[in-house]
Amino acid sequence: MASIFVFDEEASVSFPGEATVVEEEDECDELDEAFTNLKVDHKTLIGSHQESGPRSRRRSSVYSRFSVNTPSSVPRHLSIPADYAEEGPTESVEVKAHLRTIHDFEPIKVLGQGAYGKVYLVQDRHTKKLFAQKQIRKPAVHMIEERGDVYEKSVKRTLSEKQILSSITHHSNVVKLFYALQDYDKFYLILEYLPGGELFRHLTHNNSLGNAFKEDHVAFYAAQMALGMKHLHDIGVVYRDLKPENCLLNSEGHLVLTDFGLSKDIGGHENVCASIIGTPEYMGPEVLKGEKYDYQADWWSLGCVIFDMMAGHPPFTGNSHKSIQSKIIKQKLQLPFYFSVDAKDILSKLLNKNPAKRFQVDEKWDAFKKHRFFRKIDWSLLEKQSDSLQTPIKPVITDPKLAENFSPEFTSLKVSSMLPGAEIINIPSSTHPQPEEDQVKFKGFSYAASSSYIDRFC
Ligand SMILES: Nc1ncnc2c1ncn2[C@@H]1O[C@H](COP(=O)(O)OP(=O)(O)OP(=O)(O)O)[C@@H](O)[C@H]1O
Repeated sequence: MASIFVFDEEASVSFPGEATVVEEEDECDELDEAFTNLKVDHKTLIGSHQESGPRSRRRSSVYSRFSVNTPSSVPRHLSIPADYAEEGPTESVEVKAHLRTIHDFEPIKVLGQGAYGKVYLVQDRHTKKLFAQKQIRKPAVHMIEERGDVYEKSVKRTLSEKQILSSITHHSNVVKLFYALQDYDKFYLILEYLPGGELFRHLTHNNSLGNAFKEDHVAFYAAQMALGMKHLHDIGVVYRDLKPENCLLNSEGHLVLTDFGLSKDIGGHENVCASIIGTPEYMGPEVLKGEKYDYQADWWSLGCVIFDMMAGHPPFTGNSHKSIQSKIIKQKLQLPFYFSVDAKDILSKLLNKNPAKRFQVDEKWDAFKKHRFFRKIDWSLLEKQSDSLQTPIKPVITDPKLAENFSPEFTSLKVSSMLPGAEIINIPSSTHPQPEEDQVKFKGFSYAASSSYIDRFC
């Protein structure tokens, strides 16, 4: 029997019978406690998967546990002690010159709402640079007691996202993390601002093909997704949440992967993930079955997103997670007659239910790039994001501060009204001691990229 409970505007559902919580037997990581509740947008439970009509944004789902590992290397960023104090002073002059607290970022607009908090457009008061600031409320002690599962998840997801992002070497198709800050009751990830908005929004708006893109355009975005994911895989990270909602466009219209809350650093190990985690429509059969899996699950998701961009809906849809899950595991893939031969070929290879027989994109990267589906892609120009490259959508940006490519549902919100008690939450934790438990739990969170990195990429 599925159990249902409500949290904010979202429903949380667990399907113990259908998607058993799986213990992760990770050789590299220390394990955390299991999380068993599947958290989904309530709209996805009631008919957002129909093939026509408006689509609603799909939330990521978590059946199982997170691991919060320290990545083996931190190549491009300087790790900053929590609130610049907890792990001892940093001597670097460069670091001190650009240390920031949350006071240094002026909120401009609300850009969106994630499962665990809002995302704001903010401006550095000193440099006037724009950033996206993802806020996640910390659990108060009484909340941990009352709603421990939900709040623990948000914390672990945030810590994981910060650790993964801070370990990723620069890649144009992966969002950049510039700062990770915390105060008395929130975490803040200060990210590269992507003013082109969600690919999902462009897929569902102003599109003469309904909810679909032209095949050439699909190949362009698929190639950029693949470049981003190949980079992640090369450094040992499984992304685990590829979907149009997590693909944002920069000012030039190049695609950037965001939202690393479900990603996992598995190093060079194979088949070590076991958490049933992701967004149902894009999750591989091996993930849903509770089998051990690895990078191959991401290439299944790419197949789903390619299908989605071409058809206007993912390959396996249904009115409940149970029905989607069952179709992904059992139903034969049906490719619409109007897909080209090349699209059908690459999709049948990516959407092979057997991960061992699926297109081994990481191993056969050259063959993947040479597939006829990508025949119009100049991969070297794409990798360089050369100015001579025309992007399918050039986002309209009259003023980046207007956030025109984001939903008015969020951008029309008054920022001041979104920050109740700002004067309290902005007190740095060093001057406003947190409960002892929190201090231990969140030690080492605060972080800043090097100023040269920020200057170069922001
Ligand atoms: N770097 C960014 N630049 C611009 N907008 C962003 C950025 N990151 C996030 N957003 C906006 O905020 C929204 C929510 O962010 P995000 O998906 O990271 O939250 P989440 O809690 O992880 O979401 P989910 O519930 O899908 O897991 C995005 O859909 C997007 O509209």
